[in-house]
Amino acid sequence: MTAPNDLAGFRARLTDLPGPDDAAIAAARARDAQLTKPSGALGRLEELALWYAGWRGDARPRIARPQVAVFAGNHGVVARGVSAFPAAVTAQMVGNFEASGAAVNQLAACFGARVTVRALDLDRPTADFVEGPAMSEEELVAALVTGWEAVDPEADLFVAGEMGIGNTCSAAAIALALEGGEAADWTGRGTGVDAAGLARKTEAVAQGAARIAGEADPLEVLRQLGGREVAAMAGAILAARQHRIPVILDGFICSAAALVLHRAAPGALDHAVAGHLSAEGGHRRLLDALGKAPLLSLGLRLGEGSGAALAIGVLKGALACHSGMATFEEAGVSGG
Ligand SMILES: O=C(O)c1ccc[n+]([C@@H]2O[C@H](COP(=O)([O-])O)[C@@H](O)[C@H]2O)c1
Ligand SMILES: Cc1cc2nc[nH]c2cc1C
Repeated sequence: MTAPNDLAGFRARLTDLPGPDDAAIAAARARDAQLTKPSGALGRLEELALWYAGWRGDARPRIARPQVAVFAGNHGVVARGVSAFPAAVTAQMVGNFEASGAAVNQLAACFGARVTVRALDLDRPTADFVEGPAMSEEELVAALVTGWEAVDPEADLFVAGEMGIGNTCSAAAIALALEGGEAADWTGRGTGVDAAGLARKTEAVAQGAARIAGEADPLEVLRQLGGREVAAMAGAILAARQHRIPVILDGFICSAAALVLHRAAPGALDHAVAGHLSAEGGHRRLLDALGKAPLLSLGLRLGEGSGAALAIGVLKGALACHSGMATFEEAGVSGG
């Protein structure tokens, strides 16, 4: 399935979303009822197994080929002093991902996931979104396409991760523009800005959202306020849907990318679960807006796909039980 080559093409994909396989869900539910445990005793693991079975069209699935895709972008708004780190760190960390030295590489390796890395025009930061649109339409489409094409159609689980100094500022502005409230509701400390940095960041978020007040089109909000890596994650999550590949969402920035899809098309994230609750202020509110409860809550605020990569283990655990357990009959255990 090739990537759309213009914005109209992406909009069309958002109105034509494949659904899960209801027969596989019904068969998985019937299997779950026969497994050697009291009904419901595996809690959310049971729901996860049925959800995964539906998207894969297989009542007894396993995860064999998980992918963690890391997208990197740079942000013009960084010149306002909104991050604790310089923009150069984005490219340096891309080198670290490629050399398998980052946290996400270790976590992905724990669960047999392949890490892919896409750097998006790092030497050409987006324009400062306080002043004007962060991206042209061509730049937005290019980033969406990069994300779409990064998804391995043979993967059976997809994690969207990111790296981009300044991108919590962009993500907060997107959340404010799409959900409303106050800039301070969405603006957190990111990599660890001090109080003065947080004040500058909150002001940039407020001004960026105010500049496009009344804009109701989520893809236009993404173009105005987004980073390239944010757009790439949105394109990738949408591509995964077309391939019926289940997605685990990562932290605050990934969730802002997902919010764009959620606001553009109700149900666009039915193939996604929230991997974790980030320590970034605003993430809980963002997950509430998505209607998603996180699998993990460990105080992570790293990005890179790290929290979602860790959550692959939870999903693998759910499927190991669902697909591997004996039934009451097979085990000769008396049913309830
Ligand atoms: O995923 C999150 O929730 C998260 C929260 C805080 C920071 N980050 C990471 O930190 C960088 C953005 O922080 P900042 O302060 O530069 O906006 C970016 O590379 C993200 O991957 C990520
Ligand atoms: C070192 C470093 C690693 C990161 N990984 C994701 N965001 C990051 C930001 C910094 C600063």
